[in-house]
Amino acid sequence: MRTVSVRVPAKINLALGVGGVREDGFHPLATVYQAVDLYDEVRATANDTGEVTVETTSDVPGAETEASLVPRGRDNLAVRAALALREQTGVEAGVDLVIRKAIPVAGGMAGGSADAAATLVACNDVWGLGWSRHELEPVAAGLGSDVPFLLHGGNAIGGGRGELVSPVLARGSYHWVVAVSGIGLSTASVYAEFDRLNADRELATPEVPDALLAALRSGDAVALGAALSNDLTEAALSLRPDLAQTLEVGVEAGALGALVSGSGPTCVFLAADEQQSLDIAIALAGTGRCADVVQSIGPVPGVRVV
Ligand SMILES: C[C@@](CO)(OP(=O)(O)O)[C@H](O)COP(=O)(O)OP(=O)(O)OC[C@H]1O[C@@H](n2ccc(N)nc2=O)[C@H](O)[C@@H]1O
Ligand SMILES: Nc1ncnc2c1ncn2[C@@H]1O[C@H](COP(=O)(O)OP(=O)(O)O)[C@@H](O)[C@H]1O
Repeated sequence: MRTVSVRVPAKINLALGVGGVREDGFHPLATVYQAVDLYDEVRATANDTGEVTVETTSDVPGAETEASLVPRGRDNLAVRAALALREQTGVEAGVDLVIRKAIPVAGGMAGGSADAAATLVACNDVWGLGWSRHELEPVAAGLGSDVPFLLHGGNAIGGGRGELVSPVLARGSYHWVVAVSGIGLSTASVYAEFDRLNADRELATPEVPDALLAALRSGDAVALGAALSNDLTEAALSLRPDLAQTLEVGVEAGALGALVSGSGPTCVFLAADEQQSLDIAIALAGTGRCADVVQSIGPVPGVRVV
């Protein structure tokens, strides 16, 4: 039976504009995604029992707890991805999945979505389907708003509820420091808090900031740092007030910009170079508030067979 290993990056949202809740319960987004070099790996082996199984491991130091937080069975987004693809194609084979977790769980870096994207590519291979990434996109969108972006990676604009991705013209490579929190935040609860906080406000249709796109086009890290934005910040800080101090420590250590990553609670900091990235990482680790502090580079490509 054929086996394949697939590597998939985490994402951050350089800008996350959020509009008023739609009738289907989702929020219209204008976001700019960047894939960063923090990877989960999914190994898939086809089987002829028709079963879809999953096991989660981690040999990344400190990430063992991450692996234990990932659901087994049908609640796992990777299992859902395999089942959705099988339903679309009528394949009778099953698949045994082993996920090696390094992306923080429930951290706002789309780890579950990443595993779903990786599983689509892996199953496409081991089941010999021959689908293009483009053909996998609708299945990806059905699994979660962030999943289509992770098929492609790089820098991209996300519209709709985040699932409509188009590439962005960009230069440069950026140094990020990722401050991981020990306790996750549920995406749905952060959006619900956003609704509560904005109940009396008229929300404009979200737009991607021109200054951010200009900064990416010219590869200007200082301008990018100044243009980073996230409309979910207030809601994430309302649920997790301690994150304000984490953000402050990174800024005081010289970060060009600081962000709650997506719905949080992971916080990310843009550094001018490798040395500054290390200085910021040391300052954050020194607070004793972070479960882990990781240096990371973006953009990187999306799902890749290794
Ligand atoms: C906030 C973001 C920013 O990129 O990422 P994370 O921080 O979760 O990684 C995304 O919008 C998360 O996308 P994803 O995690 O794929 O969400 P989904 O599975 O599609 O939806 C989970 C829940 O989030 C809410 N949701 C999601 C997307 C959206 N545009 N509006 C929403 O209101 C809904 O309550 C939905 O039930
Ligand atoms: N393969 C998976 N990896 C991580 N989390 C998963 C996975 N499948 C399902 N989940 C569930 O999805 C929730 C959100 O996880 P994740 O995608 O890591 O965070 P976020 O949406 O904040 O980026 C987790 O709390 C977990 O219960």
